[in-house]
Amino acid sequence: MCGIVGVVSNAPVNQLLYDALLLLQHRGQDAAGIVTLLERKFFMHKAKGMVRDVFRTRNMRALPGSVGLGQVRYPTAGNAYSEEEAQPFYVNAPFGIVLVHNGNLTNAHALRSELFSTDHRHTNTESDSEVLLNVLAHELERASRGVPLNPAEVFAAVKNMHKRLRGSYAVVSLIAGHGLLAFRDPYGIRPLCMGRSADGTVMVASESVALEGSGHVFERNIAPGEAVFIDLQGNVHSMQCAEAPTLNPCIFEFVYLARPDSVLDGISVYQARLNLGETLAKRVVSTVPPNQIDVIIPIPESSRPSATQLAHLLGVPYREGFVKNRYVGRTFIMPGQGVRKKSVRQKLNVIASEFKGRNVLLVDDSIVRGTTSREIVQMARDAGARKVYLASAAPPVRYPNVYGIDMPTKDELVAHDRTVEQIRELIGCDALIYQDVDAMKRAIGSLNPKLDGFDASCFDGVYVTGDIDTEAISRMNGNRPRIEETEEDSSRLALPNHSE
Ligand SMILES: O=P(O)(O)OC[C@H]1O[C@H](OP(=O)(O)OP(=O)(O)O)[C@H](O)[C@@H]1O
Ligand SMILES: NC(=O)CC[C@H](N)C(=O)O
Ligand SMILES: [Mg+2]
Repeated sequence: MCGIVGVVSNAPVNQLLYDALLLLQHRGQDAAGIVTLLERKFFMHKAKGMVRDVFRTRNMRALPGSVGLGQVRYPTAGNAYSEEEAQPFYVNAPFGIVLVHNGNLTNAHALRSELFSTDHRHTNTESDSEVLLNVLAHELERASRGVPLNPAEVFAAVKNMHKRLRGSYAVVSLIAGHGLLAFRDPYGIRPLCMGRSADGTVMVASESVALEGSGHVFERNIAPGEAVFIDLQGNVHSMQCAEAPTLNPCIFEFVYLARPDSVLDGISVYQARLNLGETLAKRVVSTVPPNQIDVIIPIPESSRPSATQLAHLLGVPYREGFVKNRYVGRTFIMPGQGVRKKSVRQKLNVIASEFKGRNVLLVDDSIVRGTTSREIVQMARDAGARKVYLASAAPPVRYPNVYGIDMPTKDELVAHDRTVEQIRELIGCDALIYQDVDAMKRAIGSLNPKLDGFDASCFDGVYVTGDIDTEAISRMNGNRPRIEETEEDSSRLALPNHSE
C-alpha cells in the first residue's frame, strides 16, 4: 500500500507533489520519489527514506515543470533495501514514460520472463512495478504503431494490460509530450481518486486526504478497470477498459492502512472504524462482562476510533494509557521483524497510573504478527494492571496477503493455524476478543451498498482475483531478501541527537 499522486497544472508542481506525499506518508515510509515533466524532459529525484529526508531544497529546485507524479514506498515485492526499486520507474521508449504503482502483481514472475522472451524488454530489478511499466510501454507501442498517440490508443493499451496483469494495481504514469495516465485494476483493490483545485489543477491520488489537504476538491473515485487520461492542457478523458469490473476494495485499508480522515470508495475510514468498535462491543460483552472492566485503553494510533465507540457502548471509561512518540513511524509497515519489535517500545510508553490495580481492556485495530500485542500486554502488566484483556477490531489475520500488504508468508502470522486460546497464550493476556469476519464486512460494507464485496483475503482466505496459489507465493516471498536488524535500521529509529 504505497501512496501515489499525479498532477497536471499550469503552475510549478514540485511543492504540491511534496505536500501531497507528506499527506500520504502513512502509506509508505521506506522510499520516496518525484518526477516532473517540463516540455519533453523528465526530472526525477528518488531515494530511500521519508519524504522530509529525501527532498532537500536543492532537490526541490531541480524539479521544474507543471506536470508530475510521486510515490511513497512500502515494499511488497523485490528487495526492500534496494534504492533502485524506489519509485518512480522510467523507461525511454516509446515516448518516455514514468510510472508509480500501489499494489502487487501476482504474476510478476511470469510476466518478467514473457517480457524478456516475447517482448524483448529488459528489466533490471526485482520490482513488480518495473515489470508493470514495461508491460505498459509495450502495449502503448503496439497500440500507437503507425498512428499518433491519442486517448483512444492509450485506452486500447490499458485494455490489453488488464488482460495481462494479475493482482492489484493502482497506477499513475506520465507519457512525455502527451499527458498523465491513471488506472485501477478491474477489482478496485487499491484506492485511487481525483479532484481539482480552483486554478484548474487536476490531481489523482491514493486517498482523498491528499487532495483535500493540498487545496483540491474531491471529484470522484476512479472506477475499477477505468483509465483516466489527462492531456497536457488539463482535459480529462476517461474510459472503462476492463471487461467485467467489480468493486472489491481491500478491507485492510479501512481497518489500518488509510488515514481516518480519508473517504475511500464512498466509505469514510473514520466511520468504518467507529462501526467496527460497535460490532466489537457485542463480542466483548459475551466474553468479559463490562462491570469487570475498569478502563478501556486504545493502542495508538489506528485503534482510537474503534476504542472510543467500544467504550461509549459499554459505558466504561476511555483513557489514554500509552503515549506515542510521534517521531517513530508506523511499526507494522517497517521492513523486518527485528526493527518492528524494537520500535514498539521506542514508540509507546505507559502512563502507569492508568494501569495500577485496574482491569484494563486494551484495544487494537488488528493483530498481525503479534509484535505489538505481546509487548503492550507485558508493558501493561509491568505498570501494575490486575487483569489485561485485549480486543482486536479486526478478525484474526490468518492468511497471507498478496495484494500489496507485507504479510506474504503464513508462518509469520500469529493467528495462522492457531486457535484463539493458543494466540491468547502466546500474547499473554487474560482474555482475547476478536472481531467476527462477517460482522466486519457488514460493519464497513453497510456504508456503501454499491460495493460488490471486499478483498478480505487475509481474514477469510478468499482471493478476489481467484487465481492465487498461496503456497507458491509464500515460497517466492519467503525467498525475498527480507530485512532483519542491521545497523542502518537501528540508526533510522534513533531519535535525533541534539547535542551533536
Ligand atoms: O501484530 P503486529 O504485527 O504488531 O501488527 C499490528 C499493529 O501494527 C499496526 O500499528 P502501527 O504501529 O503500524 O501503526 P499505528 O500507529 O497507525 O497504529 C496496527 O495498528 C497494530 O497496532
Ligand atoms: N505497497 C505497494 O504498493 C508496493 C508497490 C510495489 N509492489 C513495490 O514493492 O514497490
Ligand atoms: Mg497500531
